[in-house]
Amino acid sequence: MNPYDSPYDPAYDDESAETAADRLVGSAADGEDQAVEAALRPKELAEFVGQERVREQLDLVLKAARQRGATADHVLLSGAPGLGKTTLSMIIAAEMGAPIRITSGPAIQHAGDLAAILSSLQEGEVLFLDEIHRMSRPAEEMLYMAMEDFRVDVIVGKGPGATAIPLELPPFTLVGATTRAGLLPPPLRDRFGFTGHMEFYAPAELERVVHRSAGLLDVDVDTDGAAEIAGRSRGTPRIANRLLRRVRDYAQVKADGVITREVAASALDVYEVDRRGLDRLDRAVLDALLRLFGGGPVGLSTLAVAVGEERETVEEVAEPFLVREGLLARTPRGRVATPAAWAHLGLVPPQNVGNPPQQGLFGP
Ligand SMILES: Nc1ncnc2c1ncn2[C@@H]1O[C@H](COP(=O)(O)OP(=O)(O)OP(=O)(O)O)[C@@H](O)[C@H]1O
Repeated sequence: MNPYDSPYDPAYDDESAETAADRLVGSAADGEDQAVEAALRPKELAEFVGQERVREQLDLVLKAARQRGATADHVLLSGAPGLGKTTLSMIIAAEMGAPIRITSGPAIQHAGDLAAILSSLQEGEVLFLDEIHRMSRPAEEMLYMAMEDFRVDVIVGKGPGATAIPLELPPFTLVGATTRAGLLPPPLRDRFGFTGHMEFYAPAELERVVHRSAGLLDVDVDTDGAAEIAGRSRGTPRIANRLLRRVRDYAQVKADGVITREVAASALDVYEVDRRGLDRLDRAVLDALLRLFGGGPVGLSTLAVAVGEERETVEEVAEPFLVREGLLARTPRGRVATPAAWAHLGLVPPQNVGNPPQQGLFGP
């Protein structure tokens, strides 16, 4: 076995570590997104598209808290970047008529950073903690007590003379967001009263997102045009909104401003986002795997050299989506293309020449 080959690990299915920052189909937010996202965010649960189950459950949690006149239970939202966790946390605050404070795990390196935030919260305030799995251990431990007892111990001094001063906190609602719920230590996970797992969106749901955003941006898009954008958006509203903006540019410059299926398809061809949402890098990886290595198995490092990219870029940026789409499999022997990959690139798989197909991957 090639020592560089790693067996498939579902924890890799996380695009939060994207390194190719300027990718049109990257699901992490870039600077331009952040500016436009504020305008496109749904403001109430009823406006939030899809995620029926999470929405229904959350609706109950919030209504019940409102009826009791209490602060809502702590909420954990898990799911890939760009699926609406930040949006949902803002909706929770709005539905509770409470202010919201937004921070993230990596921003809280010391317990003192967290103590400063917690001690300045107002009663009922929502604290949104993005990437909660990346908080430092001491801060995490402080959070346990704050979540359960609305109290923190602030340590004053150092060494043997250090003393813990208890500090009462007003009741607040913590909304934690993570791309990897499995990475949270159980004591932290258990302190959330409600956990919602956000799924990738179905094409029909993304069409609704595109229509809604087009309305807000005053862009003319017809049904087929929205479907074309939705189909290339990798199940992610953030990507759908980003593609919509690029297609709008194209429609304005090259067409009469109206986004039809033809206009959307031509625009996204220019931006090298294909009909399944793969971009240049994704296709380069598949192309090398199929044409140079007969569909694999091939080691990650070899594949990375073949496409002229870093190992990490192939593994963290291209592969998660290819795996999710069923185009590529990570096996202990290396990367293997599936029949769908051959079909997607319009190529014919070799007939058992060289590398025998992996059992279970190539059906009878
Ligand atoms: N269900 C939805 N309906 C309509 N628009 C949505 C929905 N979910 C997300 N969006 C839009 O997608 C964009 C990204 O959403 P958001 O920032 O909430 O994602 P996120 O999961 O918090 O991502 P990250 O983890 O990267 O911060 C926003 O502009 C938001 O308006």
